[in-house]
Amino acid sequence: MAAIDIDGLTKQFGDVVAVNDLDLRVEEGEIFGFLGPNGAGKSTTIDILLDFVRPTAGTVTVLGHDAQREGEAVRRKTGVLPDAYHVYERLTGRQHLEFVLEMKGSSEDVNELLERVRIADAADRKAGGYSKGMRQRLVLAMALAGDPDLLVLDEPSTGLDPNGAREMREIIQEENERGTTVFFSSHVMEQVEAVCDRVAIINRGQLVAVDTIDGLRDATETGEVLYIYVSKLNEATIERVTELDGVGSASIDDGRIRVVVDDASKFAVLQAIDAHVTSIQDFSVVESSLEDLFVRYTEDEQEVRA
Ligand SMILES: Nc1ncnc2c1ncn2[C@@H]1O[C@H](COP(=O)(O)OP(=O)(O)OP(=O)(O)O)[C@@H](O)[C@H]1O
Repeated sequence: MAAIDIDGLTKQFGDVVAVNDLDLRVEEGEIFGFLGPNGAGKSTTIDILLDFVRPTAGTVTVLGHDAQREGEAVRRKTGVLPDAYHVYERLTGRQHLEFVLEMKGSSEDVNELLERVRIADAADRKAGGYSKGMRQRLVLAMALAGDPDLLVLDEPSTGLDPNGAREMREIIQEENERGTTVFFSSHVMEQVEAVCDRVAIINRGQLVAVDTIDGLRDATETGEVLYIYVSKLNEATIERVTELDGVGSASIDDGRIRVVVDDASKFAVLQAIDAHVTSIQDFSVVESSLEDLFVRYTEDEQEVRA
């Protein structure tokens, strides 16, 4: 059974097509990243999953339940970390969780939940005095209360410093190891890259890519980029490098040659340059980041539409 099965989903707000014939399947046990630029349709899709918004067309099944007809069942099995969640300043962390557990009718141990998100030490302090990271963890604990099968996280690392973001990532991974499927939207590419099994990229309501990060890299030919310092750097050098086997493209970049390696061994390319073009003084290899891939998948469409 898929954790999430989205089939032909369309949502129109007046003239605006927020989601346009979207098909997407998230398997149980995955950590799935849902990416797209502002206004791409991510929040609308998430709202439809949770039956906060009704679709114009199409169906969505979450954990085997029809999201529209059985929204109640979906919400019972799903923990949600919404965007810009507010905590109650005057209640302690512990009180927040006790309240949520009571609402969910769960007999889970509050202390264990506090430990899982690493705020046990601050449990009896008022949340008004919590730092941003602590608030975020408290909200995550509230999403985890009742042991959901699916966690839906909208931008989970908003406002966190690098350490906080790393801890959030570790907590997400731990929850996933406990068997929870994680569906999360983010603009923070590093976060997604570090934690997700697969990602979908949407743009203007449409799916533009869905794959593992390695798969996306392969598909976009932006696999690896070499930066090479050579003894003789000029246009003629670049022309000769471009003609070598396995070179996708070459250009001058900040006093170096930037070479995109196209389906070939980077060592073979380096050797060929050193032997046949100009001697190499130094080099570095950079794997294209998800950020590059994201831009690549979403910029073309925008140009066409502009
Ligand atoms: N209630 C609404 N009424 C009218 N238009 C809406 C409504 N909700 C969303 N939209 C429009 O639908 C499109 C998709 O918005 P959505 O919030 O789903 O994007 P998003 O990918 O979550 O963006 P962001 O990353 O900025 O949160 C946008 O053009 C938005 O203006």
